[in-house]
Amino acid sequence: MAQAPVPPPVPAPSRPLNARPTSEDAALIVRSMEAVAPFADKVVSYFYATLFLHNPHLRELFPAAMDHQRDRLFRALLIAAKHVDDQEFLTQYLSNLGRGHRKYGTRSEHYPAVGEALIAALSRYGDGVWDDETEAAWVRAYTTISQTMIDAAAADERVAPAWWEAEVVSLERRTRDIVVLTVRPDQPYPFQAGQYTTLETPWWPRVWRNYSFATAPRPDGLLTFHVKAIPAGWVSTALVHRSQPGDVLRLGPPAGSMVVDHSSAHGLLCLAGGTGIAPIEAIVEDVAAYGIRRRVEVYYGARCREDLYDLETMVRLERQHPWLSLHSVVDTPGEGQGTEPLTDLVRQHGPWQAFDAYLSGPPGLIRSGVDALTGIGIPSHRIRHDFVGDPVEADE
Ligand SMILES: NC(=O)C1=CN([C@@H]2O[C@H](COP(=O)(O)OP(=O)(O)OC[C@H]3O[C@@H](n4cnc5c(N)ncnc54)[C@H](O)[C@@H]3O)[C@@H](O)[C@H]2O)C=CC1
Repeated sequence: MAQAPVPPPVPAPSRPLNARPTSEDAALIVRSMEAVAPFADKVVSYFYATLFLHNPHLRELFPAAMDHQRDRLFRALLIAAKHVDDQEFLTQYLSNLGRGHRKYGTRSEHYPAVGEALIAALSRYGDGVWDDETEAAWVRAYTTISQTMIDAAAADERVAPAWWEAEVVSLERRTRDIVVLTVRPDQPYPFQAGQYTTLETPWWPRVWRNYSFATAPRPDGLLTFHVKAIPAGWVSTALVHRSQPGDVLRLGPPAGSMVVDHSSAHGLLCLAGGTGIAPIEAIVEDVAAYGIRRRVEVYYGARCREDLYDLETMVRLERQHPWLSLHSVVDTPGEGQGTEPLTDLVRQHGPWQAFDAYLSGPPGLIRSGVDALTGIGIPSHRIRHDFVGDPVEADE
């Protein structure tokens, strides 16, 4: 008599899919991300194609033209997944992301569809490394990611609107391409000096861009931004060349961690490139309002004299406050690539070991600034900046 076939061994129960991700999960996630990295464009296309094919109603949450925007959500998810065993980073990053997604009309029931499309795209291109354990690691990671975002959005809903409407009250043209824009929000807008918001114009629905508050919170509740029109920058070009007093913009919630650490007794070393001077001015006002006289050294760089468009404000602040020193520098003509006049100047001065650093400007300046400052003895936990590597709301 033929023997009954032996059933295959039952696999050891893997950890539940809704368990907290572990560092083994993080390792599997990083390995699969490395495997799909060479096909990044295809993975992103497949992700959105799958998402919209199965959930056409979600298309309207995204801008009409996806070219500029398309990999932001996807890359944000990858950043979160990569840090899935770093609870502190994850909670801060995802809470911010969850709150920020309220203005897009994102609801908790949208999250599973995004997770399915993400895993479909990764498994499609993760040939060779994708297996059941990897998939389980991604499911655990995405469950944590989405729940953190949903919880943050729900908590925020109890205390703040999804967005604020804000009427343009003045536009001051500083150069052909730079305006200082002041708006009046329709209800109180709480924020801290050094933070930024996201801003949507009536001309480009669902396209949001970051702008820092250029002053500390004011008694009149008005908010001021510095905007530079850049080629192919839809929002910035519309604000600089089209907007007028009376236009109504939308603002997302405040975000960003470049706020003054008032518990520190160190001086403040501030590096600002171009319109990156905006949050540094807010920080100077904040230090002045706080009342404790700490040294503040501001290094303000731009491509040319004209681009130091807010030098007068900074000079006025320097005259008012004996604890503030301003150093301005412009790029040397003909020495574009590879020169770092601002960071070079900072290196020549100092010593800086007794300073906390605040950096604001183009990503290249922040990267070279962080390198220079850690190189001259400021520990990285005392260096604050935003924007670099934030794919969801990155500036134009
Ligand atoms: N508008 C706002 O509220 C804020 C804007 N930003 C960012 O600041 C930037 C401002 O753009 P622009 O005014 O066009 O600045 P920009 O591109 O003209 O650069 C300003 C200066 O930064 C320095 N710099 C630039 N790249 C550098 C590098 N790789 N290494 C060392 N130094 C470098 C140079 O001194 C340069 O002159 C944008 O990237 C914007 O996203 C940052 C914070 C707030």
